[in-house]
Amino acid sequence: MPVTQKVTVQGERWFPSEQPFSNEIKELWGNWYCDSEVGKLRAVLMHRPGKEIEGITSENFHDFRFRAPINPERARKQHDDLANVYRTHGVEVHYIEGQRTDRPNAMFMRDLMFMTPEGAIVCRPAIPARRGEEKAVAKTLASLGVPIIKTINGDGYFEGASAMWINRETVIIGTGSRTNESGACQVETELRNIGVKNIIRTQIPYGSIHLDGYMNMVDKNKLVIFPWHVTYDCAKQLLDLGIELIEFTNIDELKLGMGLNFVALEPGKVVMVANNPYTKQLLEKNGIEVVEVVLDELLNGWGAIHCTTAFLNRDPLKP
Ligand SMILES: NC(=[NH2+])NCCC[C@H](N)C(=O)O
Repeated sequence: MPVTQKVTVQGERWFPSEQPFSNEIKELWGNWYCDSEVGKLRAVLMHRPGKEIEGITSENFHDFRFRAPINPERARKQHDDLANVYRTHGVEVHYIEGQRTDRPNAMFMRDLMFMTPEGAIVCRPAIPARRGEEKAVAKTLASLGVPIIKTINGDGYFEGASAMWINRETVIIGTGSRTNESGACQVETELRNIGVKNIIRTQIPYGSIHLDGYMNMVDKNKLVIFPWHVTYDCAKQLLDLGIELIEFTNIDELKLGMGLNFVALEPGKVVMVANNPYTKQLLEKNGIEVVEVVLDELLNGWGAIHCTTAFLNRDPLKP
C-alpha cells in the first residue's frame, strides 16, 4: 500500500470525559431519577394485569399468595383507574411489554425493580411463583432507555418493596422472607456507589413480607409507621436523622384495607386506597392531601397502590 499520510500518534490528545454518570444521564439516557418516596412523581412503570390473572379460583389462589380469587375485569378496571389518577396528575404511565402469562403477581411492580438516581436495580423475587417476572421488566427498561445499574444475582434475592428511600442519603433495607443477606448486600453496594451514606438495616417481621405493608413516606422527612412492626433500632436511627414518625395504629386498615400502601404524588399529597376512613383522617390531620381510588379487587392479590407502582422518575428531593 502506498503511504499517503504520515503516521502520527493520536492517543495523547484523547482524554476521557471526567464528569460523573449523574451529570449526563439526562442527556444520554433520559429523565430517569428517584431519590425519595415523595418527590414530585413524573413517570411510573406498571403492568396491566393480563391473562395471568384469569383462572384464579378458590382452590388455587393460595398457590400464588393471593388473599382470595380475583375478578380479572374488575381488577383491570381498577388498575386503569389508578393509572388515570396518575395521568391526571401529570405522571407518564409506561407499561411492561411481554410479561409471561403464568405469573399472576406480575402486576406488583414495586417488587421487581428499585429505582435510584442513576437507574434501576432489577430485582430477583424470592418465591418460585414470582421468579422470572423480572425478565420482562429488564426488557422494558432497556427499551425505554432506563439504565439498569444492577441485576440481583448469585445467591441473593431482593424485592424492591424491601427497600425504601428516606432521603438522598438514607435508605432502609429490610431482610426477611423476600430479601436475604446477599440480596441486601448487593443493593447496599450499589447504593453506596451512588452516594447513599446511611443504610438502615432492619428485620421484616415473620407476618409481613415488605416494608411498604407497614411504613410509608408521606412528605419530606415524614414517615407513617405501624409502630408494633418497626424495630426500636430502626425508629431510633430515623429519629436521630430528624425524621418525624407518624403512628398508624389501626391493624384492620393496615392489613385488610392496605391503607398505608399509598403512593405520594408530591410531598404532602398521596393517592390511597378508598374506604379506609381511619387512614384518611390520620393523614388529613397531619396536613396531607389525599386522593382516593377504589381498589378492592386488586387487594385480593394482597397488594395495593404502592405495590403496583414502580417509580421511573421523581423530582429530586431538595435537602
Ligand atoms: N410490595 C408489596 N407489598 N407487594 C405485595 C405483593 C403481594 C404478592 N401476592 C406477593 O406475595 O408477592
